Amino acid sequence: MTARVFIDGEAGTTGLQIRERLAMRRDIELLSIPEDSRKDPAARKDYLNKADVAILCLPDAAAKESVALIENDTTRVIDASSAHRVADGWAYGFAEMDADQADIIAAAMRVANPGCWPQGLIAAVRPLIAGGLLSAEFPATVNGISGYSGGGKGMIADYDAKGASANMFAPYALGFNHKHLPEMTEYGLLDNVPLFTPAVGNYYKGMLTVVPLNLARLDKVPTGEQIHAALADHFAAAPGGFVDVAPLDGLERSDDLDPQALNDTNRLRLHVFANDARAQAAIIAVYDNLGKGASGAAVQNLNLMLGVDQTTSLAA
Ligand SMILES: NC(=O)C1=CN([C@@H]2O[C@H](COP(=O)(O)OP(=O)(O)OC[C@H]3O[C@@H](n4cnc5c(N)ncnc54)[C@H](OP(=O)(O)O)[C@@H]3O)[C@@H](O)[C@H]2O)C=CC1
Ligand SMILES: CC(=O)N[C@@H](CCC(=O)OP(=O)(O)O)C(=O)O
Repeated sequence: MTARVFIDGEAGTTGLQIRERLAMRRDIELLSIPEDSRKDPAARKDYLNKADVAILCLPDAAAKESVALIENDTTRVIDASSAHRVADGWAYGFAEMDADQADIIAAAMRVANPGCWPQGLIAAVRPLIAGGLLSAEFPATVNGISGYSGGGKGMIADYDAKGASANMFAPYALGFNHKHLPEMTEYGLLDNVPLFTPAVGNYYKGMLTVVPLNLARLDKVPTGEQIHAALADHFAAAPGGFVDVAPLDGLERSDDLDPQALNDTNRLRLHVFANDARAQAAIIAVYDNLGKGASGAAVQNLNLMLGVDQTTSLAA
């Protein structure tokens, strides 16, 4: 049986990528709204209500509107926006977050796709806090770099217009109020909002999220090996997942720490670096903001909801 899938916002950056990923699927019938009515609520309502799964690739306000337009109890929703990520009744769509998260997503009517930055932070600290290596009071910080496609059509147009004259590395969210902070705090298992200083680079896609760990004030300081083992064990327990942990290699630097290294995949790779004598470490996540950071994760969640084998249906 084919599943009818409607991408609300299919002309946008995330929507287009999901459409490309689903175009060749024989188990999916893509319901495509005519270009001239793609922002017409009445037409969207019709498509939303006849879909088995609606994938929302819209700004937050429009995503909330789409959910309100659904009048049946059969259309399941994957929302790529940040509108429902900490909302009641929504499953958080980071399948590798816990051993049972994929099952929770598979059974859900409403799934909130995670933000790109939060996935790196959550992957780094949640297993350490859940495993008792860090406490929930740990003052987490997170920084990193993303390609400009993370900012959607508007930012892409802006960077395209500026070309080589655009800033190579542009820190932002310096009011410390980024929209990802609530999901980082909640799913990172943190008592306090992390200090988050992202940056956007003058390249299209791919990201690197850095979580520095200043451990010296802890009563019991975990070693690099313990941190690495906790992460490796955690993600080995999420079967069929797309997160892996690179070997702990003690290098000063690594060519693998390239924000574009996993572009066009749905993978997220964690690297652990540590100096035990200094009680300092860093966990660095590499992934594609348009892959695991958005469209890849949405297709992964769709597959879970449809009971489709990930290995045959998603580029790893
Ligand atoms: N880019 C990324 O890396 C990621 C993005 N996201 C999230 O996914 C969502 C989409 O982002 P992204 O694809 O980047 O954004 P884009 O700006 O590239 O695309 C958004 C699309 O939604 C359309 N749209 C806006 N308002 C309405 C409306 N009322 N009804 C129907 N369509 C509408 C826009 O139309 P028009 O073409 O006319 O502008 C556009 O095509 C956002 O919530 C974003 O936060 C999530 C993870 C990563
Ligand atoms: C470079 C850049 O601007 N990135 C976006 C995040 C993109 C993303 O993953 O997140 P959402 O789903 O929450 O939009 C930002 O920081 O707002």
